[in-house]
Amino acid sequence: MINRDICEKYNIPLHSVISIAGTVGVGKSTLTKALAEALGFKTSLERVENNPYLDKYYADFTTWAFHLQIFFLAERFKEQKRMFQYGGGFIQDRSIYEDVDIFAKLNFEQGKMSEDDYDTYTSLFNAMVMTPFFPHPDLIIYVEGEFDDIIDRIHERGREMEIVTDVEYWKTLYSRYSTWIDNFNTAPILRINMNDYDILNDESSLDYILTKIGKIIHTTVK
Ligand SMILES: Nc1ncnc2c1ncn2[C@@H]1O[C@H](COP(=O)(O)OP(=O)(O)O)[C@@H](O)[C@H]1O
Ligand SMILES: Nc1ncnc2c1ncn2[C@H]1C[C@H](O)[C@@H](COP(=O)(O)O)O1
Repeated sequence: MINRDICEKYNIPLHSVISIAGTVGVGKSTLTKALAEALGFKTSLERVENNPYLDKYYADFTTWAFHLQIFFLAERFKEQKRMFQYGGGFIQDRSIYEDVDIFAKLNFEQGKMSEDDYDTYTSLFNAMVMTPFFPHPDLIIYVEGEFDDIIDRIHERGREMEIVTDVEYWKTLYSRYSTWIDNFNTAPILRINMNDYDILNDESSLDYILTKIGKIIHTTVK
């Protein structure tokens, strides 16, 4: 249930939708769960377990890139509908924009997805998402950090398919994410560096983040 006292304390509208963006391993899911718990919001998480294509994608990008992108697009769109039906009050782990702007684009530009498949994917994405009927998040929290720390966390987390993936893939994602966020203007952004906060061990970290959210979101949510 939404924690009205906390929302009021930090000036965060009760029905906000906040998406957490950032490269793999940077700490999105951890922050998503911590913020949702503090605010009493629901979470919208990515399907990693029981994802029929993710393992296959890491084993063979070229064969499975298109399938995986279609899968994530469908999943995120279903989640979007759920958030809309509940009327907000959600923290979402990864925004839909990252799928198209980072992952699908990377697959296409590296020749892992054919031009026809990429055109099909982007036209579907544009028809579904880039319309006035699609509610954008009230805030995107972009989590960033040092590359080496992110790699350490991917290893600590222990998903085998990610651990065995060539480090060049993570370097490319890291660099594309930096460029992407510098040019993103579809929703308000709060940038936080994971090295400045220790949300797992220090409660005051969350307090700082909630204060920042309230300052930015308050001026933008209708
Ligand atoms: N603030 C933090 N301090 C230390 N470890 C963290 C922190 N945030 C996340 N982690 C750890 O880093 C790993 C990746 O975090 P996760 O939230 O799963 O990242 P993402 O969702 O961005 O891929 C996990 O093992 C998690 O426990
Ligand atoms: N759109 C995507 N294309 C390829 N891979 C993706 C996409 N969205 C998520 N992923 C992968 C990256 C990770 O291996 C898992 C979960 O992401 P995380 O950043 O750890 O939450 O799915």
